[in-house]
Amino acid sequence: MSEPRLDSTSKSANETAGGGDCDCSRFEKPGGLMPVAKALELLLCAAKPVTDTESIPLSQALDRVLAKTIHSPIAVPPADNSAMDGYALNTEDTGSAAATLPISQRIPAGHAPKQLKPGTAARIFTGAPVPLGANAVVMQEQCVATEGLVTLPADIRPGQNVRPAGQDIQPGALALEAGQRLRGQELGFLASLGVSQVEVFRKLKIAVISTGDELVEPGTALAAGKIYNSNRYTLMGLIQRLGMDYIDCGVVPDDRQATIEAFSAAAKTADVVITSGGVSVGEEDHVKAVVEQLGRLDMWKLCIKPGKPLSFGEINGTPFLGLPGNPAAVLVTFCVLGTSYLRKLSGENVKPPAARKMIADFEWLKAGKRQEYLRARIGEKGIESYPNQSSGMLSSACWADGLAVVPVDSTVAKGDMVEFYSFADLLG
Ligand SMILES: Nc1nc2c(c(=O)[nH]1)N[C@H]1C(S)=C(S)[C@@H](COP(=O)(O)OP(=O)(O)OC[C@H]3O[C@@H](n4cnc5c(N)ncnc54)[C@H](O)[C@@H]3O)O[C@H]1N2
Ligand code: MOO
Repeated sequence: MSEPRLDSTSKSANETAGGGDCDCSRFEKPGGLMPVAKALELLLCAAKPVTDTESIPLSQALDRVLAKTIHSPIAVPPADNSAMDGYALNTEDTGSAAATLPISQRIPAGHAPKQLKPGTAARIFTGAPVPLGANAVVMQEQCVATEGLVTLPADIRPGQNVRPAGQDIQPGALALEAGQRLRGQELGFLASLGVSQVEVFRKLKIAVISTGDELVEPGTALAAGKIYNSNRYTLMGLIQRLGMDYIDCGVVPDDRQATIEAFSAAAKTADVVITSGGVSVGEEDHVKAVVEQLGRLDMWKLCIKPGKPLSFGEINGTPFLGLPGNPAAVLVTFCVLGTSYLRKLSGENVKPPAARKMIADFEWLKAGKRQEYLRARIGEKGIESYPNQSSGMLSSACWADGLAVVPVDSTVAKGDMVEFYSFADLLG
């Protein structure tokens, strides 16, 4: 288990956060296979986060990245309020024995109470402000109320069932930091502070090009030698899942001039160009030659299975990520390497996903020369891996919840500990 893994990169990734200032000439051709952690480090180092911002309504801010840190303008909750439906009182009016007090007011949520008359209790409802003079609430199940009187139990604690003002956040306190991607809970939290408009980084535009003469679109007939283009849809889903704009640049046939035109046009409209296919060693593709002609290409032989022939570079100054064509290699390289890179570009504070160490409920008998990312899922007895790990298969990925890692030169026996990344963790 000595091979560097995704989680072992968190330090270097954080160190380079905010970067894009690395010397990218360090993308030298490695002698052997480049470890996944090294590739991730280089990608994060090369990522220049977007700087343009816009102000948008909170209601449209799901999955956007905050560009400005937000401090709370108010205390939340704004006033002490009741955690229960019941009776508010002052514990000085009760004691260690049960006590009966007159009910002097009724306080529904959303209404301002009057100060509590000494020696009385107030009928109160969950979320309603606790009146001045009261310091505890007793839930109604523990009380007996009849004809304007309530009998309260013994030993009521001061503060009982009272949610104090500012319990969630105090005025002026840090609410959310710039670089935070806004999920449902962040939207709700900002709404609770009264924030209706947020400053966010502009959305990243990601151009996707599929390459290959064999590709046809779903909905058309499948002629001999052809296959349906699945990578286009995998990438569409993954990119949109990251809250980025997907720009569909279609399919480029195996033709040099068409490739030049498609790549140049995509680079003009997008922040990043992602292609699938055409990065291995065959002569039938033009991806490598065209990227080299229009910009710069770093072919990496990664120590990853599936996904060895990943490439990175730029087309007329726009970053380029060339994913291998095999459908499972697209999924794995995008999840393991692409997401962190794109999320950093989008202005997000990137924390590389941490692996969960879990018990293997599968065996892997053949040690490999590349770190394997198995399509796997959490079963009742531990991590299960899909029986067929062909990089041409996507049914396995639909069965799976995530990826289990088998390091180089390693086998796995049932009961061993393995690292598991859920797709949800990988996509952030
Ligand atoms: N002689 C060698 N051959 C291969 C090597 C190698 O080292 N030496 N590496 C293998 C590995 S590993 C991979 S991964 C693939 C990567 O190949 P390419 O990136 O050049 O991809 P293609 O050849 O264009 O396609 C591979 C495979 O995927 C299918 N494909 C491509 N695009 C799509 C799409 N949009 N939707 C669905 N399926 C797609 C394509 O038909 C091929 O079957 O190279 C190995 N070969
Ligand atoms: O790296 Mo490839 O995706 O193994 O087939």
